Amino acid sequence: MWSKGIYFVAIDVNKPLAEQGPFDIVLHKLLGEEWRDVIEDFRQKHPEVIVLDPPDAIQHLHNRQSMLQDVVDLNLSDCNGKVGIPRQLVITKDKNPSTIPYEVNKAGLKLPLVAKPLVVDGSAKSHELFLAYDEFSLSELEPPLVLQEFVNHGGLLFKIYIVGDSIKVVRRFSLPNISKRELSKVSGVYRFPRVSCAAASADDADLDPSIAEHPPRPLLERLAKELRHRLGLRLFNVDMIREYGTKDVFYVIDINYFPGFGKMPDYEHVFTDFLLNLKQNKCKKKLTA
Ligand SMILES: Nc1ncnc2c1ncn2[C@@H]1O[C@H](COP(=O)(O)OP(=O)(O)OP(=O)(O)O)[C@@H](O)[C@H]1O
Ligand SMILES: [Mg+2]
Repeated sequence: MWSKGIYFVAIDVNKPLAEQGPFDIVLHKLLGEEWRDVIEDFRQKHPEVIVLDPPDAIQHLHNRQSMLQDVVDLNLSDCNGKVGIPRQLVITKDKNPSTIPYEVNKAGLKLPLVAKPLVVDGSAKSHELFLAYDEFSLSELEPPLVLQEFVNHGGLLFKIYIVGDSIKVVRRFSLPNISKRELSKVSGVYRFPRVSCAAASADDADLDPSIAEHPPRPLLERLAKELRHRLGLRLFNVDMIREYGTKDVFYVIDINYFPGFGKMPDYEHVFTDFLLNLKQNKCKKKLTA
């Protein structure tokens, strides 16, 4: 789509990049390995074009271990809350699944656990998640995996959308709490549906305020600023949960590159402002050069 003043285009991955354009800004979601080289090559040949987010930085989010590392390294003191990640263990591809119960015990992980494929490549399989009520059943699963402690969060998730400097929070329904009683009675691993694809938004629901209250703004601002900087990305979202029974203990469980922004309120304006700003800053730089 071309319009006067904004030269923005989403590239068509089925066509060679050289046949598309001219571009001022390139937005890409990096589908498949070869696109990484295509974009890098294009960037070097056309330094005047803004590539919104660098392929290497996007790639960093395709692995559930590396995606959360930057959150572990954060120190968000004095921001009205704490943000961490659930305790987790990576089971590499070379591990025999029968050793998983031993590994889980050795690491001291508490049940129940969420088992997630290590690599997120956009395929349905990479979003096949399991809930494990006992460690022995985990040997039914196929590594490479990330095993994450399940954190009770009152069935509500905060999706924090970041578009440049803008931050928007949307509440979504999530998995319900798992009680000690349920844990003692149930065993096995269970596949659970992709909660993020469920249509219902929790924003209009009549929810317990202690669960539904948004994370404090200063915390979100610091988190977004730090992650933008550390990840080197401008367009992503962070899935965050509040530990049930606390006011200000939060966990980041997932970071997605260029998520479905259609679910973000006011996305048309946010995106237009973001792109116009980029374009204006570029023009200013040209004038002062
Ligand atoms: N450690 C956890 N504790 C509690 N619930 C969790 C945990 N990890 C994941 N979940 C639940 O599982 C859902 C999916 O998890 P996650 O976002 O990591 O997977 P995904 O395949 O990347 O999903 P998406 O398509 O939403 O990006 C979360 O929205 C949340 O409801
Ligand atoms: Mg994800």
